[in-house]
Amino acid sequence: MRRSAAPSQLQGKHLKKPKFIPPGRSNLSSNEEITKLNPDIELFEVAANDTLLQSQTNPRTCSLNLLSAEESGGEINHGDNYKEKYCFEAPAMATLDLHHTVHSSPKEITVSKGQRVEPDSIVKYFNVIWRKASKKKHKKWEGDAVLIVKGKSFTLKDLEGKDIGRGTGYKFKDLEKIEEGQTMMFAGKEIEVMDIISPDDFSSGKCFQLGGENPAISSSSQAANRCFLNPLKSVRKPTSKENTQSIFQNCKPRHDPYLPNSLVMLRPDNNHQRMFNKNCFPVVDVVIDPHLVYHLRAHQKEGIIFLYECVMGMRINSRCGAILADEMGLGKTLQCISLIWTLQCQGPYGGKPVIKKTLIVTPGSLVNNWRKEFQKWLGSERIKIFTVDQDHKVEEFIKSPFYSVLIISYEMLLRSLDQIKNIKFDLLICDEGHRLKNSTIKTTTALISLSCEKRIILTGTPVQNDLQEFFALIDFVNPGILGSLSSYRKIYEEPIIISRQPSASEEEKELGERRAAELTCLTGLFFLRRTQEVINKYLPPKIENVVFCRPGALQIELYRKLLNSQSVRFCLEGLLENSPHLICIGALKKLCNHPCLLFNSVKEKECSSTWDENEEKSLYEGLINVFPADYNPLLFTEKESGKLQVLTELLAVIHELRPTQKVVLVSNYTQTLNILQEVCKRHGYTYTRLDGQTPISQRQQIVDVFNSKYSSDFIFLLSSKAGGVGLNLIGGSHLILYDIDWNPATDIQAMSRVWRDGQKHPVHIYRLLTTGTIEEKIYQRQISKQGLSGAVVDLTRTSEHMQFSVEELKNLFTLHESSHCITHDLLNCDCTGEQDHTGDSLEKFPVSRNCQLGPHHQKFNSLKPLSMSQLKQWQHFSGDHLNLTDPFLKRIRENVSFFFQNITNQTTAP
Ligand SMILES: Nc1ncnc2c1ncn2[C@@H]1O[C@H](COP(=O)(O)OP(=O)(O)OP(=O)(O)O)[C@@H](O)[C@H]1O
Ligand SMILES: [Mg+2]
Repeated sequence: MRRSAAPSQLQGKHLKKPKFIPPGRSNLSSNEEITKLNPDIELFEVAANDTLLQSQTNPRTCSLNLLSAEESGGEINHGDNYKEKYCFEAPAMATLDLHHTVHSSPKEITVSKGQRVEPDSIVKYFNVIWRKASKKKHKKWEGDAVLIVKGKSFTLKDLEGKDIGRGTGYKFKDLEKIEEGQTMMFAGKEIEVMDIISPDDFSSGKCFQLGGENPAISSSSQAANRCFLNPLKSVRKPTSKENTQSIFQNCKPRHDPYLPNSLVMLRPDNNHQRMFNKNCFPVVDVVIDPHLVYHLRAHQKEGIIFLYECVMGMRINSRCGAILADEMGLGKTLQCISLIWTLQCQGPYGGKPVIKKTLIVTPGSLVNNWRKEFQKWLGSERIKIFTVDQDHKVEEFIKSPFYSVLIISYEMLLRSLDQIKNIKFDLLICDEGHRLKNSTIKTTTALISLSCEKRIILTGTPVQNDLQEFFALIDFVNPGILGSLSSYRKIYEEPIIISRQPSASEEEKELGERRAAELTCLTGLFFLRRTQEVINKYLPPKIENVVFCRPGALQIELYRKLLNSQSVRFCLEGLLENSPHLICIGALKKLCNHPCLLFNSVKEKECSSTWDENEEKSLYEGLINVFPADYNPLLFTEKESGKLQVLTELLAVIHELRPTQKVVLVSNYTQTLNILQEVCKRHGYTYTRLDGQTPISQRQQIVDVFNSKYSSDFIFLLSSKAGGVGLNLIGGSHLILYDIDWNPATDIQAMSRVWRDGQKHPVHIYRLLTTGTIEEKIYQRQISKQGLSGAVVDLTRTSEHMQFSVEELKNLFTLHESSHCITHDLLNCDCTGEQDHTGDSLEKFPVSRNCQLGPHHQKFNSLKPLSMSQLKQWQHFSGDHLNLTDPFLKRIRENVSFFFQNITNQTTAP
């Protein structure tokens, strides 16, 4: 019988087509590495071959035949169903067929029939090879597989984790005896046992990766085929003209590694040198420019070391990708600039630079921010930056030899892809790279098509919450490292998700946790996330306030009217076709911002030809009569909206008490920003504005002017969704969130614009909510468990994707007129709001964000949405409280029913 074709059976195969190598063992040659990583592997290869030879002569192996449960009437299940996958119940009746044999007369394993129940808890795992049962002379092994034997049942999985055979009702004593080298029939397949898998290797999922083909090669990802091999191949080779003298000179470190405070990169080990220093240049220390080191924070130094080791292929053999997922404001830009500057001037082998050209892709609004940061940290002489815009095309970059860094927006990249593909970039940085979480979108495929192997994703948004999106990012930076998407799903995602379900068995929970831990470990070598805490000590105090504003009389009347409308009634009766609840929610939110917005909507709809008979009309019915007969929305008053009234008082007190300080005023809606702008005009406040309509080319200039100490602008009107991401608005030290978004991430993004490195003043954050209304409910949803479930911390989530039960809608569509603060009522706090109060008796709970990677990724994270229990820790008091010490709150108290306040980095009172 010819033995061939099963991937693991080919002699020396691992040399040609290496098996998957988990990260972290880069210091070994690929062969050494495989052996060291998994001592079983080489044994496995040898044993496999021995076994094969043996099995041709050894009667022990040839006489075995396990009868297919399919043939025997036993239960076979090839299905993919999650639940069934983990079921191993024996069928009540199974057939016994002692005489069924295959041509090579392997021993039959019989299916038990009404026998005593054998222990079901013993589980064993085997590496096997398999082929279809056939009487042909020359049979081909189809592939490697994992055999799981549990009591009287078995499951056969391919190396992508997919079930390829399953049966129950075998004789326990036969299954129990399975050993290495044995051949048998299972589920219409002939299998040969190669070796035993330890329970640990199974539960961690290692057996799938290590037994399989090199996922980097077999990955479905397009980039996998161009899998990176030489992290230093861009190093300029010495030309014949280069004399020994110049090489010698280059061989000195660029900066003195022995100076105190010098930041020196890890020296490549012998294996790295063997692989990448073929010319045997002397190894030279790579030292970060002291000019930069002087400014670097401790976490930034660590981050640079991390990035350096990743892109140099020092952490994982032949892998040069990294994800830097530090929380917002930790200075990811500076870390990358330091890396670029270092690699562009230095390298470990003979001091030769590692890279020549870098491509930075970033959202349009941040292109100029990158330029500014380069300028800020390196000046304009050291490094030549080219930013692409309408007037500066990629061609210019191509023609000029001076530029080494190209900064381009994602949109422009798509437009100029053909030219960009022709440029040889040695390093690719994707800022706000969580947008690459979908591997099928154009931007991702465009970036994958670039041949650059050193890839860095920067993101401040947690990306581990959604395992598929996480895969896409990982696969982008290190193509194929997690295998194909389908095997990843089987090996990691499915067990992890199953284990998180309330109905999960202990076994499922354990497996899920192990796989999650393994995945964390696997990706941890090139994934780095630090939280805000590392930078808190460099920042001024932050005083956060949640301010509950009493609604105005007109608002209450309109609110009641809306809640009594037919549309709302329909929603509460569960008639949710065409999503009328979203229209109702939208109307209530507008009303909370200002009644004139609702007035405009009603008027607009009246004039519109697409006036929807069923929903909006019935929602707005009779509403106009609630407004005064001569109501003119252009002449709106501040008193008509509780929040606007509080805002006006707040602006006045800031202006009065801190005349040199500035305010960032944020709304999610352009129409609301128009109202706020009008308020600025009325009160003579100077302002600037950035929203979706602001041309990208002007955005950085607007930001710069506002941040400048010479600017006279008092207020920065910001549309958070349009331009919040990545902006530095440290010129402002007061930030007011005028309205609330369903997604806490949008609000967190906005709040992070001012409390960041470089901020000189204590930062005051005010979140305005209308008491007793839908705004409080949205806030509660943000901070309650329900709001945090799933990947909520994702800026792309909008209310259209939100699901509401009728019960939830009932709650949303209730106005609590008599409460000072329904959020406080919900906290079960025993205070009356008469005095400063914090729920000190409560234990401090860590924030619980639902992270699919489990506890290993659930570090405390200050930029995570607040939880209910944390809110209870905040100081809180009713608006009637007389002894407020905060001068700002004191002045706005009149229209405020309740406050929550929290101070971070407290040095002195606000
Ligand atoms: N070591 C430092 N000393 C002083 N200022 C710094 C330092 N590092 C960074 N900064 C400043 O901190 C601000 C935030 O940095 P940066 O924009 O790089 O943050 P980020 O991590 O990219 O955040 P985001 O996720 O919001 O984009 C910038 O103004 C930057 O110049
Ligand atoms: Mg950034």
